[in-house]
Amino acid sequence: MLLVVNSGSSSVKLAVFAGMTLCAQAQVEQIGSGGPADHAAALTLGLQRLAVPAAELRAAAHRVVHGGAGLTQTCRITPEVDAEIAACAGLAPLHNPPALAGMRAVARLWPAMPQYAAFDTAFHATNPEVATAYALPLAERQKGLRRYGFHGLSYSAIVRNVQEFTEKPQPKRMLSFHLGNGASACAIADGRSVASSMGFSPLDGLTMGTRPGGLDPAVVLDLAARYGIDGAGEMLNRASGLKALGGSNDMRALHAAGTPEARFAIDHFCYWAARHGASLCAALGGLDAITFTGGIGENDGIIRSKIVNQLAFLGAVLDGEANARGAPALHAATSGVAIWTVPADEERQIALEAGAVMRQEEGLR
Ligand SMILES: Nc1ncnc2c1ncn2[C@@H]1O[C@H](COP(=O)(O)OP(=O)(O)O)[C@@H](O)[C@H]1O
Ligand SMILES: CC(=O)OP(=O)(O)O
Ligand SMILES: [Mg+2]
Repeated sequence: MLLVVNSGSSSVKLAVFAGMTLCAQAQVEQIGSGGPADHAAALTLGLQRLAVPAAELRAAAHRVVHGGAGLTQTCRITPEVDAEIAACAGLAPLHNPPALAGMRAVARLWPAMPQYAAFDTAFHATNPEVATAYALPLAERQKGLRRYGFHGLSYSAIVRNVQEFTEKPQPKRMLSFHLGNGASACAIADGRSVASSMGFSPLDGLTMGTRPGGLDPAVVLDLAARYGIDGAGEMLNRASGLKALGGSNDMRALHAAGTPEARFAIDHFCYWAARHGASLCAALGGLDAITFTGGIGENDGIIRSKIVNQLAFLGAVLDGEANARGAPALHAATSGVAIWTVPADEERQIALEAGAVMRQEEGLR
């Protein structure tokens, strides 16, 4: 059996697969905001909840958000791979350190167990250079300063599932929103990523739980001048976004609070999701389908309707009743664009990719 560990910025999601059959899963949420204090505590709690006999586990596979330019394909975790993931920790401080902590916890519990890493960036390898290049001097571009895009395991799973789920062919021009504590949107043409709202790190793009999304770089320079690089990094990763605007990074808490600040935070989140979404439609040359996934995307009809209403000029019309109910198909009969909620399936995607590497290794032996 394979243990899958998905360390999100506010959650740890665990799953155990035998082949592709899901045997057990556990989710620990609200890390640092009401739930466990940190990812290590969340992992311990999650493993207790899983209650799978250790003797049955054969391998572990982890979601790694940032592997930089060097690590893009799912692979066995060697000391070199571990070091490269650690070297990218500064670019994904909410994700890479928890992922490394997860790997080390597994190594302590089961020292002989092979471990694998699957990367959030891999799915975006198909983006054209015009979409990934920053207009910076060549020497800087050659150092790996470029857009990578993230949430790729989730988007890969959307592409894998969308035909089965919708019982329709793969949409030609699909705008996918992954709305969780981290939030992004991706332009997917014929099942391949062509552009993402996230860039060099998972800070760019949409307003997020604790990250501001897109900023004029002069704001970063100003913050760094006043608070130092570390202080600015801390503010941008952990003290911005919905938390800064509305007092909480938890969308449910913002709805419940109902204060003017909380309502403004929600408006900001939806406005910028729609603005970035519309920009991605320019990369797609139009729009045939919208998908929503992630903790907010799957569960929050109010957020979905605010975003879709702002995209009405593209022909997207929600069926209000289906949206309120959380049905998979959300489009009204009059909509020119299909609209779906698709459950995030990152853990199965990781299991599939790690399983393929394990079979390759067995073939080589
Ligand atoms: N039923 C719900 N309604 C609205 N928001 C929800 C609901 N369930 C979860 N969320 C929100 O989803 C977000 C966490 O999403 P998730 O995808 O689990 O996060 P992560 O980025 O850590 O993987 C939080 O803002 C949480 O409030
Ligand atoms: C890339 C990212 O922001 O991931 P998450 O939403 O799980 O925090
Ligand atoms: Mg997540």
